[in-house]
Amino acid sequence: MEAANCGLSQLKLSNLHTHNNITRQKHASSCCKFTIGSSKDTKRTKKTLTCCSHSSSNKDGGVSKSNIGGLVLKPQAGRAYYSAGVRTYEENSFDVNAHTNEEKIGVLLLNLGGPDTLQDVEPFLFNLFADPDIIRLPRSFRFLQRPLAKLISVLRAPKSQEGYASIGGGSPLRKITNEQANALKDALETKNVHVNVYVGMRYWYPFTEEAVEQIKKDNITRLVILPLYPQFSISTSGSSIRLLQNIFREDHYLARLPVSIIEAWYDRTGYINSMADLIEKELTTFTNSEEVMIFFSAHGVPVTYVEDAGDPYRDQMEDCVSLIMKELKHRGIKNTHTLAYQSRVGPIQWLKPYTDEVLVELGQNGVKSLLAVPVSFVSEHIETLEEIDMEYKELALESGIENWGRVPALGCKSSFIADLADAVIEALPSASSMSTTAASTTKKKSSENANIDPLQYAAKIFFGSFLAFILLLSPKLISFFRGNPML
Ligand SMILES: C=CC1=C(C)c2cc3[nH]c(cc4nc(cc5[nH]c(cc1n2)c(C)c5CCC(=O)O)C(CCC(=O)O)=C4C)c(C)c3C=C
Ligand SMILES: [Fe+2]
Repeated sequence: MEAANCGLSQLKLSNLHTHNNITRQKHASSCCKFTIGSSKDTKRTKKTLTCCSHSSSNKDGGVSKSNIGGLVLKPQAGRAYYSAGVRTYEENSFDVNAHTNEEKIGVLLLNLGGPDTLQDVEPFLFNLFADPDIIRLPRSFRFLQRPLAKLISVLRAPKSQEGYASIGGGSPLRKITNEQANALKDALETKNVHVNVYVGMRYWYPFTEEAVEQIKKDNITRLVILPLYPQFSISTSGSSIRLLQNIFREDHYLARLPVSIIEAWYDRTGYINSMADLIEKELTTFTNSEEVMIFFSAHGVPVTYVEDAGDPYRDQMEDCVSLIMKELKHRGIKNTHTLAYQSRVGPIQWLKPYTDEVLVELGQNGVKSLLAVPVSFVSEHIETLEEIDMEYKELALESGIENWGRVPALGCKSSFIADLADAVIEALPSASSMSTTAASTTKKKSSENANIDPLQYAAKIFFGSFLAFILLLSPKLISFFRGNPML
């Protein structure tokens, strides 16, 4: 990573660059060259930057933007900021220590959201499954998205409700995310950066759309978008970023608002050290702490996300785990460790190995002490409180593991929040408007429509409607699916 000090601001800056040509690519490369505005003035300066990190050469010899699951991402250098734009873009020179009263900074925390009550479970699930980044149907079958979401949410709701009932009747996510927002605001205040912090949930209240409305009402002039997922996945940060991209494109004020998106932050030292602190502390609760296996359990994604759509999630997860282990080794902690993926839904292949299968194997192989570490999320939620603490613990004990422990989620741990505050400060200077996306996306949409064969389209509509009708109305099919343990 190449970084430069930005004049007065003494900030480490990351990359700023976008390119016109769009190609699908799976693997990241890492060369990057960029220049940062070093002037002390607050005028906008135009820059052309070159970068080949997270990008690939196209046939015209140009360098293209990352395209992950159809989401066009700005190439990265070190900590990446997502933004959409063109090869030459406008960069705001920004001095965090000298911003005036006219500059109103906003930080938008993105999260998944969770049902507040058991009645909320089914509509929450509907919102989740209606997201084309969660159930990825081929483009011509997208009209089935909502009927399918309805069907799956109705079928899954009873099992899901049971889970939420066992953790107190709803998700703790809203409360914890609000606490994190307040803590982040305070941490930024102590660093003399005054911001409004907003919470935007993808599938439940407060919805991202509501947060964006408030940002407009507050006349925010510079925005940092921070997904509360350390690793990037199409299904999480990607989905929220896509939603924002759509909202911003349609709105005159938002399209011109300078925005920085912190796409992933799993390799920040502050985050890695905070995770290592939690693990180190929890290990001391075991009598035989050196013999404890550290068991990282990450939320899974369907394997096609990674292998077909280029989701960097698995790579980032593996990288994250090895960075945490490296830090622990540095502290003299030499325990063995493993990584597995939990929470799969539906009868498709998810990232392997699966947490439940590994637990059974470890028990059978004589592992006696195990410390579970949830690694894909920074708040307690149903998958830590119910799935890990209840289901997996029971399975592990039945499989021969005798001593079980679990590391708490980071929540409002001060070193973690302080690191998020630093990430926000570092992101501020690279804010640039999303306005340049509008034209290219409209063009792309109209050229897609131009290629549609009307006959083929009619056949697909007919077949799709028939399928939806059968799925929705067949009671036998519904009862079959109700008996399916994966739903
Ligand atoms: C990094 C974290 C997460 C990834 C990746 C992810 C992908 C993903 N999830 C589902 C399906 C469900 N997720 C549900 C809840 C849920 N998922 C995450 C995190 C990730 N999901 C969180 C934080 C939560 C909220 C938990 C809460 O406390 O409310 C649910 C609902 C709960 C349940 O019924 O199990 C579903 C369903 C898919 C299909 C997917 C990737 C495609
Ligand atoms: Fe999930």
